[in-house]
Amino acid sequence: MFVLVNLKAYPCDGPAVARAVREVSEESGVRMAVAPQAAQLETIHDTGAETWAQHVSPVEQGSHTGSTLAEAVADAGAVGTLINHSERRLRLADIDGALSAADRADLETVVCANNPAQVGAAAALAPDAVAVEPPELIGGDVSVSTADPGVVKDAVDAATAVDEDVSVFCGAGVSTGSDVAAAGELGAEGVLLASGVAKADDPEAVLWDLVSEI
Ligand SMILES: O=C[C@H](O)COP(=O)(O)O
Repeated sequence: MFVLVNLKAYPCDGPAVARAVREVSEESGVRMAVAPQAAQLETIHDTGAETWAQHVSPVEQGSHTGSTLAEAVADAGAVGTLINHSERRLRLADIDGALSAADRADLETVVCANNPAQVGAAAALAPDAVAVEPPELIGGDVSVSTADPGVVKDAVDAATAVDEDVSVFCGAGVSTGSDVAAAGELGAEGVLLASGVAKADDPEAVLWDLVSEI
């Protein structure tokens, strides 16, 4: 199970969360990573936590002002990137372009999708993983693995039907160890979460709970 913590643009102490992620990951043996704001990638990488980008642009080096260049993200220490997050949607051709950019920079990729049909389409582009996240559950208190277990199972079936090598993650409302365990029982190989950690009074306690039933 891979626990990927997206800090989005929350006003949290990113380096403190990253240090806790590194510690919990090292002591539990569970793979965990942090996806901070692009401007904080190097700072987060310096904590020793596995660091991911929230987005890369579908561009090559050149005249692309305001872009998030995959090579720059990798130089800052990221080893992977989200693509097409629900809050950073891309057109199909741009998802494909962002995957090519990530591939050039040797970044692992997780393409986000709203539902199983989108998961199947995303899997056809051969990312490392696809994350299913029903938008209406994002930022809520109820985990996707509890509120809508069928969507996770259907996402696993949809991805497997297209490409068995594409892992399926799930996200939205995940904040406890039992949420993570339920996701695993449904076939997910990772969870993508944000508010449960970034808005917590004690992020480290939440991180320990997240890995408690793996
Ligand atoms: O990237 C994370 C997902 O959008 C889930 O966010 P959430 O854990 O706040 O529901």
